[in-house]
Amino acid sequence: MAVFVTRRIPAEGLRVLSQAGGCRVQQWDSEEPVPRAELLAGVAGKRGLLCLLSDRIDREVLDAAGPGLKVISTMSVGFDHLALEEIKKRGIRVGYTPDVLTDATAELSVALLLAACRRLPEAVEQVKNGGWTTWKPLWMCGYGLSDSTVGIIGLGRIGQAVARRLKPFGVKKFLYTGSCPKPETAAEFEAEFVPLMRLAEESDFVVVTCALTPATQGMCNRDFFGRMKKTSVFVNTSRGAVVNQEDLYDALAHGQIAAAGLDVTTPEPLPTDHPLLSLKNCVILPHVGSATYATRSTMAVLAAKNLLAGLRGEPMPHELLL
Ligand SMILES: O=C(O)[C@H](O)CO
Repeated sequence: MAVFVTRRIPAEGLRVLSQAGGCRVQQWDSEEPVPRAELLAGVAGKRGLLCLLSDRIDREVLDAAGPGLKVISTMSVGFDHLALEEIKKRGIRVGYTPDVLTDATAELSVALLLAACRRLPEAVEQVKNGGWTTWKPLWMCGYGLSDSTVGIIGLGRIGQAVARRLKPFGVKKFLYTGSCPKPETAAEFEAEFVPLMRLAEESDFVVVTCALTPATQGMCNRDFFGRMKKTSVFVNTSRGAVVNQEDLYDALAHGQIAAAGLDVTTPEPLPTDHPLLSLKNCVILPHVGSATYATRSTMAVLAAKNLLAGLRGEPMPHELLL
């Protein structure tokens, strides 16, 4: 069973593959993404593919792999990088890694929210550059969670975990939006299902944790930011393409909203001369939501187990049902 692994992954994951009898692993053994030509060559004739969210697995890759490709296992919960229609047509099974990164991503979402609303990177910079001259009553003020309304776009696993962590900060009300109401899930937070624009209007903090789909692409746009309060903070830890970044830039630059925290952007990496990086009220992280040692190791092991199960024709620990 020949498989191609598109990157250096935590050793625990690779061990699962190498210890499995009959699995021949070819790997792009680098921290950097596999060049497209190497991906196309590497996948040729393989039965399994273990990939990452930064690998675009489209018709070209599937054609290069040939009809022997039976399983794709992505080391991610997101699967917007996979051409699912085409994959389904070819009868290829897909594994992914939900649940195991929920806690780490929710924790990072909270950290990013606090960094943005309490202006932490700006404050650290002031300490370093001599801007801290004395304690000043009006200096470096931001917005707190106490008594606030938090709007969650996508009350899935990660959205719920974010709400659970924010609740003890004294949040007064949770709103959420998504494809349909989830009364049982929302009950834990007494969260109210509202249309997107009402969420924008009433939230002091908006946290985006939904999947990227055709329905959510570009959803946070000029209209959306235009409805938000001037004192509100926007946080995105899902996918950059849910946001229209030009519109977000305008909203931040013109004081339409107070601040933003982004762990995801379009493109990734964001070019260092991107206008968003010139804004003091925009905190940008390099897609590190799931980046704890333990989480990445568990993701790698799960991705390897999904791949092996698929190759053996067994039920996968986490299969994406196409
Ligand atoms: O899709 C995922 O797995 C996250 O975005 C990265 O951890």
